[in-house]
Amino acid sequence: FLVRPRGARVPLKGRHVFITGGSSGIGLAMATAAAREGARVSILARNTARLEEARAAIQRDSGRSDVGVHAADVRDAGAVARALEEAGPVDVLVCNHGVFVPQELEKQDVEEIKWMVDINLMGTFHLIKAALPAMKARTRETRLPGSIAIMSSQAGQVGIYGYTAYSASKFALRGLGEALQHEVITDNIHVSLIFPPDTETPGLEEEHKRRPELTNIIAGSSGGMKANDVAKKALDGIKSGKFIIPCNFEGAMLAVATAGLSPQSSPVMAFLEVIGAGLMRFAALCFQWNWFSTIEGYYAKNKKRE
Ligand SMILES: NC(=O)C1=CN([C@@H]2O[C@H](COP(=O)(O)OP(=O)(O)OC[C@H]3O[C@@H](n4cnc5c(N)ncnc54)[C@H](OP(=O)(O)O)[C@@H]3O)[C@@H](O)[C@H]2O)C=CC1
Ligand SMILES: CCCCCCCCCCCCCCCC(=O)[C@@H](N)CO
Repeated sequence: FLVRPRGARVPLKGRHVFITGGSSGIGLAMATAAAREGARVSILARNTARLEEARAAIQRDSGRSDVGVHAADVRDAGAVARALEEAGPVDVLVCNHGVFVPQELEKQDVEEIKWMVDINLMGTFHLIKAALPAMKARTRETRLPGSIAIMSSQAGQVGIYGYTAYSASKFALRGLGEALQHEVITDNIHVSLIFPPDTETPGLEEEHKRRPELTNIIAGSSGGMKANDVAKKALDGIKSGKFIIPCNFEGAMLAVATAGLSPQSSPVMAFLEVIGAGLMRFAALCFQWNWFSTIEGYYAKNKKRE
C-alpha cells in the first residue's frame, strides 16, 4: 500500500525505557505506566531529591525494584552521555524533558529564550546522539524494533500568542524527527512525535503564574488533559510505531491539518488525511479568525482602560 514506513509493534515488556523529565508530570506518568507494563525504566532529570521521590513512587506503583535514576542537565552533552553509559543500551528513548515560560517576545529576555531552546531542542539532540549507537546495536541483536519518542506540544503544530520561543523550540523538534526517521528506519527504529494540549502537571501550575491572558484564552481552544491520559496516548502511539501522536480530539484535527509531508504508517489515517485536508484547512481558518478577533478585541479594550 501507499503508506511508509510500514507499521510496527514496539513491545515494552522486558525492554529498557529511558525517559527524560521522568521525575514530574507527563514523564513521571509515562515512567509509571511503562514500569507497570513490565519495562525496566530509567529516568533522567536535574533535581536529585525529586528523582528519588519519583523512583519510590514508580516502584510502589509498579511493584518493580529496578528503576534507574540519573541526575543530569540535558544541556550538558557530556553528562547526558555518561548517564546513558551508566543506564546501558536503550530500547525506547523518550525525550520528554522540557521547560516553558510564556511571554510576549518583546518582554522576554534573550537569556530566557536561549534557555528554552537549549533545553527543549539542544537537549534532545544531545540525548539522541548519545543513545543512538547502542540503540542500533540493540535492535540488530534483539531483532525487535526500537523507538525514539520526542515530546512536542500542540504549540509545536500551531504558533500561539505568548509562545514565540516555546513554539519555535517545539516546531523544531518536528523537523528533527522527520529527518531522523529517514536516517534510522533501516535500523528498525521508529520515531514518534507527541503533541499534547495543556496538561495538568507541576510544570503547567508554574506556567500559569506568568501566562498572559491571551495565551490562556487561545490555548483553551484545545481541551485540557490529565498527565495519566497523555501518558497512555503516548505509550499506545509508541507501541504501534506511530510517527504523529495526537492526544485529544482537537489534536486529531490538528494532526490532519498539519500532516504536511510527514510519514504515515496507517492506511486509515492516510485516507482521512487525503479526504480531510480541505475541510481541516477550513476549520483552521475559522479558528484563526476567532483568535485574531479575540486579540484585537483584547487590545482595543486594554487601550481604552489606559
Ligand atoms: N503540561 C503541559 O501543559 C504540556 C507539556 N508539554 C511538554 O511535555 C513535557 C513535560 O511537561 P510537564 O510534565 O508539564 O513538565 P514538568 O515541569 O512537570 O516536568 C518537567 C521535567 O523535565 C525535567 N527537566 C527540566 N529541565 C531539564 C533539564 N535542563 N535537564 C534535565 N531534565 C530537565 C524536570 O526535572 P528537573 O527540573 O529536576 O530537571 C522534570 O522532570 C515538556 O517537554 C513540555 O513542553 C507539552 C504540551 C503541554
Ligand atoms: C484545524 C483545527 C484546529 C483545531 C484546534 C486547535 C487548537 C489549538 C490549541 C493549541 C493549544 C496549545 C497548548 C500548548 C500547551 C503547552 O505546551 C504548554 N502548557 C506548555 O507546556
